[in-house]
Amino acid sequence: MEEDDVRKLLKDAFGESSDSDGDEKARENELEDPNSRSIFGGTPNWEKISQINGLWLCRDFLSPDQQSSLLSSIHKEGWFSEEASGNQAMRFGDLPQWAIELSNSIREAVFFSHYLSESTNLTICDNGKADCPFPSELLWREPLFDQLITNTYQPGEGICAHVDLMRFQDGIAIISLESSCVMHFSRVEDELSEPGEKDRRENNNPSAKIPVLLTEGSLVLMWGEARYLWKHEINRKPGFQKWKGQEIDQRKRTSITLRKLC
Ligand SMILES: O=C(O)CCC(=O)C(=O)O
Ligand SMILES: [Fe+2]
Repeated sequence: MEEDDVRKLLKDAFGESSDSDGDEKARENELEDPNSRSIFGGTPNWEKISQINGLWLCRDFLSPDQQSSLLSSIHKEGWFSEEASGNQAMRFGDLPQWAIELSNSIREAVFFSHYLSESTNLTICDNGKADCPFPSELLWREPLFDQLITNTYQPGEGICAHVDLMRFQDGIAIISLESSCVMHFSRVEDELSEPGEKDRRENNNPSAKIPVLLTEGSLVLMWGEARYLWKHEINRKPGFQKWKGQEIDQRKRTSITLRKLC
């Protein structure tokens, strides 16, 4: 791909501002040095959760400042004010501007750190899809997401094991704010499996639940097997929120889940 094509792609994907004259030099440097990203801050680090295909974590997705500004955007919506009861807010279709920006940042974080770091071959993910935080057919769909859920959880509150509803397409993003937590993943039961197979499987693998630490400001991407063949849950009852043997200090947690309707 020629540099001009990359430039056009960036402009289409992330808007005009990143390509203005003043930023021209920075953009050139950025294209020369894929490890620097000027639009979004430093280069995010992606971690592939090796046991679960299609599960990726970006722990440094949002800086503390970006987390605060996102929280204040959520507060301004008034979803969780004194009068508004409940701990969950949903939006379908047109998302608020801050959620559109968040979607753009997700696209950018995947694109810059993965596709551009392989800048000599931008199609690499199509060859090795499993090594990509978000495969290109999901990354470039429009809009990337059209449904938003914001959840707030008090210490002790979590979410039961589930697979997200089939009314949502593949490719789900979860952003964590205010408190770290451990999300556990467990395989969906294979309804067609032979009687006793589950026992055998679990005996072979007693730690069938895979823990993933979601730190404040982190982004999780779930697609393919991670989205369809694994359940996810957050159990914040005493004793379940341990990481490397240490109990996690639990505070109120806010999460943003972004999905696309079928
Ligand atoms: O709050 C979270 O981190 C997860 C939320 C979730 O799994 C969902 O809304 O389906
Ligand atoms: Fe979920």
